[in-house]
Amino acid sequence: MGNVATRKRPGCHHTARSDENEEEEDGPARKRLRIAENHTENEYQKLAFKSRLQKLKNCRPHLKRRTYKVEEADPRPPLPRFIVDDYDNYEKRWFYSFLSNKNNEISAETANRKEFAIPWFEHLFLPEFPTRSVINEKSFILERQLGRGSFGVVYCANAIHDSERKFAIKMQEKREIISKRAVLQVKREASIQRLLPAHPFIARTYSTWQTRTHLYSLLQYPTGSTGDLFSIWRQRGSLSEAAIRLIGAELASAIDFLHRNDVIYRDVKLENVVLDQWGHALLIDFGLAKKLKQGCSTGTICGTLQYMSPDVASGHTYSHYVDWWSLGVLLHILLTGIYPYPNSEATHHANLKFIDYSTPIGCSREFANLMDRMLAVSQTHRLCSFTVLHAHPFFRSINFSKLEQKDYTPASEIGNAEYDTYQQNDETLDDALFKENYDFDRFDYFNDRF
Ligand SMILES: Nc1ncnc2c1ncn2[C@@H]1O[C@H](COP(=O)(O)OP(=O)(O)OP(=O)(O)O)[C@@H](O)[C@H]1O
Repeated sequence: MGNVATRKRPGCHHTARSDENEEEEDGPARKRLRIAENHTENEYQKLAFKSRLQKLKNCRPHLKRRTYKVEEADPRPPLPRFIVDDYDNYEKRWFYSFLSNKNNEISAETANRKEFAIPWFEHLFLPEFPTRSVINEKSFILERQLGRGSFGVVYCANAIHDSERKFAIKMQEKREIISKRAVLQVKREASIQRLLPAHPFIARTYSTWQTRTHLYSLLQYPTGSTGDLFSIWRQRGSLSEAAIRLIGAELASAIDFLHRNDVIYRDVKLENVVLDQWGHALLIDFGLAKKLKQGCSTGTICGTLQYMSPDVASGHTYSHYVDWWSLGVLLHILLTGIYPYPNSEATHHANLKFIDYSTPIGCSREFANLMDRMLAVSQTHRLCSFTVLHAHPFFRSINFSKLEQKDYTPASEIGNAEYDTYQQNDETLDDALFKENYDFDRFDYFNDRF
């Protein structure tokens, strides 16, 4: 700093002042000469500066081009193009580049291909949500709201040409999905549900489509639905063991079916089970489901905190067996009205505690043993497969082939509870304490870890 401050530059104020001081000694003639000299020196400097600038421009032309690009840049993402061949690969890369603003790479690469333009907010959800669908929102009359999800609303609807047939229509807002970066999650949910073969206890997805602003899924509606299991449990309190046995067996059959089809569900909970008028269960909401081959494992921490198994919460890899843990929690709640572990206040997976479990009292020995096995923290003692569950004394009276033919009617057993909820009053369920779906790492969709 000191050096810079004391350096004299020709023509600068500092120099002029020193000239004034010298004036008295040297006289006016000398002063004029000095001014003329200074003038020439300034002119010379100006010329030198101009020529250096010109040189600089000549040898660094990219400087000029860069400025031009900034001025000309379009703030909107370029129009994506639908590529006829190599669709999946292109789509994934386009979506990734859209988020990381690397659009130019894709445009350049695809410049020579056969293509036609589709607005990006429609392209983003292809092919799972087609833009031109024979079945669309105009084919239905919305009757009433069934529930609300993270990105929209689920309605009960009648088909226009067949008012007897009822469906559930899930209407999700694209804007919400994009802002929460859940595009791949929604697409994955739709593709898993559409590809799954029919099962009596899994809600079918008949069709999906999109408009400019919304995504639609046409879902199976349970005949004469009495609502989801959580609302039923809240209205009626604990269920009888006989009802729990039937509902538990139906859900176990659905979960086993998913696993056999290489799908891990990861969100078994009361809110994701709806009942029809006969009390048959229907598993809905595949938002956290993932294609996972049997014997393979995954590592994303996701699910609903109170139903999360220690394997998921620990952050280690896990496999399909985590769904059996969540089913155990659900059955425990249905009978006792409390969580098996003291986690009702947990807000983060790291705070989940898997201590202080006590076997339910006031229930049959079979049910108590089933809970001990399904909710054992140690994996070696835990019931982790359908084969073991199927053979468990609690389910011994159930014929699973008959069950899948819907030969039993759980509705007749619902509401006949003999269990006294007040036997264990700590950790009693409070719906305000029910936590939203917990998805620790949505961004991992890109790495396909989810
Ligand atoms: N097929 C269906 N039949 C009857 N009711 C349904 C159906 N699907 C959803 N619902 C109702 O709508 C609610 C929300 O649906 P769902 O959980 O599928 O939405 P979502 O957007 O996936 O929500 P989430 O935030 O849980 O992921 C459910 O709790 C249920 O009450």
